Amino acid sequence: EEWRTYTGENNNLLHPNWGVVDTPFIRLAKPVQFNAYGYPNITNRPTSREVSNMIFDQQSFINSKEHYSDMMNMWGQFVIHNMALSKVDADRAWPIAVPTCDPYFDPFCNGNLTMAYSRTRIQEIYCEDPTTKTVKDENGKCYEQLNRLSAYMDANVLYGSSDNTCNCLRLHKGGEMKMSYHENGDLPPRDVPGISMDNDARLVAPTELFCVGEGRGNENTGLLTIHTVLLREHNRLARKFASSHPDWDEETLFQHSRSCIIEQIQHITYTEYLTALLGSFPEYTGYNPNVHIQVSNEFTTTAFRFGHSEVGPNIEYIAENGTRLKPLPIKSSYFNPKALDNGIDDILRGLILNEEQNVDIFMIGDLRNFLFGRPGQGGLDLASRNLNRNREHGIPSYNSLRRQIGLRPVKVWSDISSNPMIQDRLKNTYKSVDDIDAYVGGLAEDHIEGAGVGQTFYVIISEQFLRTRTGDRFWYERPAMKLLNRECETSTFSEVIKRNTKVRDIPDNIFFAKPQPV
Ligand code: HEM
Repeated sequence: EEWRTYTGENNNLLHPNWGVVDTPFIRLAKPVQFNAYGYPNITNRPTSREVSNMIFDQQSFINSKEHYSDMMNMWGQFVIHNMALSKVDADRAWPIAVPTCDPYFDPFCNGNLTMAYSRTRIQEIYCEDPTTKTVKDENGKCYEQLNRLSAYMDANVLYGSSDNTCNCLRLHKGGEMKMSYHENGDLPPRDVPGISMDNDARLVAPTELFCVGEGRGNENTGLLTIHTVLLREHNRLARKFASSHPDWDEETLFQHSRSCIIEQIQHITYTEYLTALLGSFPEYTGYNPNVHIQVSNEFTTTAFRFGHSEVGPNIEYIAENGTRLKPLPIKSSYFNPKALDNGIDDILRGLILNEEQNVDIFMIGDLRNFLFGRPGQGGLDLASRNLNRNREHGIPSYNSLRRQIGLRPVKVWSDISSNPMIQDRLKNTYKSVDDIDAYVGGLAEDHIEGAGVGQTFYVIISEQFLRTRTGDRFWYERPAMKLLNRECETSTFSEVIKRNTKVRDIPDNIFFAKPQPV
């Protein structure tokens, strides 16, 4: 049997390097020329933090129009941690200017303050590369940002992106993964030699963090909970295979379980998550090695960050009898393993039964003003980071991007949103519809009927997930994979949760907090 590599190498036998760790993103649209080493020069728009204050400031909570549950945003974050990481270079700073007297970041009107920001790692690429779109800089050179992860949906979140990481996280007994004992069910392991996890909030010592295959695993409680469920499922399968196949060696037990977990993640993402997000998703039509698997820069830098607007103010804990327990503000859940002190069941009920925030231009204060700490103490603003990221990657303006992905450019503010308050915020921030940042324009759009995002993000997100599926030689719906994975017990996310926790009374489709009208 042939198993996937951890780096993505040799998945595509015609193009063995496609989608491999540390290779450049591809582009759907020609970038605005971006200066690789200096500062991007943007003069027709307010600064990132100014746009954040004028556009993203969330004054009141608006629940998801589609009644999505909080699981929707957490699974989205889990999916992107499977596909992309724009690793930054600490020595290439492009600080974000803080407007004088900014209520959170310069309350004493000191002036000239900045928020830390590092630029994404780049690589020089061949300007005529037919698989991407690029522009020459003033020295005639072309660059592209690098994806630190393999672009394949290959559960690197659990198993890591290298043989070495995976070896550290494996138990090397019975095909199982390392976990730590908890009376309410196993949790991911802590303090695993060879594994170093991000700890941006520096709330706890690194030894207290949970160790998983992707550095951002402790980012928030919901995300860690998903990791936990799938790790339990891995070990459940490994034990099942060990008893049904006494002839399988440790490696075979491990690889079969891993292959099933990858299948399970692909299955949940395509049959439940994407159909919820996009209204429907086309059926699988087979493998094509000429489809480039790599994540598009527009997907990871712009469209798929829509998720930052769905995140709500709290991690909700709901007891077995349905009582809502004391919620944890989301800002207190960042890199906080203690939030799992009572296990994951109450958190799962909270994620499933609570409605998330609507996808729109509004971002909760915990993300906009308290990202990983209080302002002035490491506190940052996710909206302005996203905008800076878009600008430094040379993502074209909203209308230019729309034109390049085959959509009609908008002419007037009301072409974007029917909501007068959103139109006003756009008008007050930009001089013309042609100046709008693509990230802002995309979020401002009315949702497509039956979907959770507007037209521009709909196109970019569907395009990506079609390639992610078509360009994967190990896609679970290929006949050979179905044969290999025939003992997997792949099912809905709801079923996976029920068989690995004590959570019972949850809907069949846990991405909706309320039953859907038939
Ligand atoms: C509490 C929840 C979340 C937090 C605190 C968070 C935080 C962050 C941070 C700090 C970044 C890096 C920003 C930068 O410097 O450019 C980021 C990137 C990103 N986030 Fe989130 N995020 C959350 C949830 C989500 C969700 C729900 C989604 C999607 C459904 C999402 C999608 C993304 C994407 C696509 C990127 C870019 C990935 C890359 O290429 O590096 N995030 N997030």
